[in-house]
Amino acid sequence: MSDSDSEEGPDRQLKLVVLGDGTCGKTSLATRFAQETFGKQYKQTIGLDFFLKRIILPGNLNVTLQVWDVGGQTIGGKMLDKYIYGAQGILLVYDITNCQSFENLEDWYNVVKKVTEESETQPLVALVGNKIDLEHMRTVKVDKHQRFCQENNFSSHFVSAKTGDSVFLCFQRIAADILGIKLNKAEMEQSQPPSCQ
Ligand SMILES: Nc1nc2c(ncn2[C@@H]2O[C@H](COP(=O)(O)OP(=O)(O)OP(=O)(O)O)[C@@H](O)[C@H]2O)c(=O)[nH]1
Repeated sequence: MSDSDSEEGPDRQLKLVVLGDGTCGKTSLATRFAQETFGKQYKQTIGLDFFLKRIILPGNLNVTLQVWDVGGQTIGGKMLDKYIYGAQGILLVYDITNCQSFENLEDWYNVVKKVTEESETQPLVALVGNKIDLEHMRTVKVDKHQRFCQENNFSSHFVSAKTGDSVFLCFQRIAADILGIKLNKAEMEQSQPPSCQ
């Protein structure tokens, strides 16, 4: 074993759970991040989908992100608590052109709070406004988004799963925040550029 091998610790694994209403773009976000693809055709997620992606954070830290893509219809169902359990990060996703998907995040967040209230460590929660390629159709004001973040101490993200805009950065920032790693400007700018389709 070389010196550099022995210095390298094992990969860190983080469980990230993606929640939000049906059609807000959770599967698209996960596939854009993990597979760098986007499908225009809507295919409802039944229950749960699961993606893995390894990223490297500053300090040569290898992190494997387990992305749990939870179907929008699972709210109120028996399995949702189990999916959320043990998450280090929660992505609350809404569609910026769909007010209802934003309003309903309150319900999703209530489930998260209920599941995690007795945990020793609380997950990091990120508010993710998706479909920013449809800015001209935005119905959820940025102010509202920011207020929701401030009131609950969420990190704030705007992305487009369609163009890839800020998707890698979103996951990278969440992973870095969970692990207490500060990203500098250059590292954030190095994030993969959007590949327009
Ligand atoms: N314009 C645009 N469309 C998007 C974007 N993200 C997703 N979509 C479209 O929105 C629809 C729903 O996307 P999904 O990713 O399947 O939504 P979901 O949240 O996983 O839905 P459920 O499986 O029902 O929970 C699809 O037709 C996608 O192509 C985006 O960033 N921009």
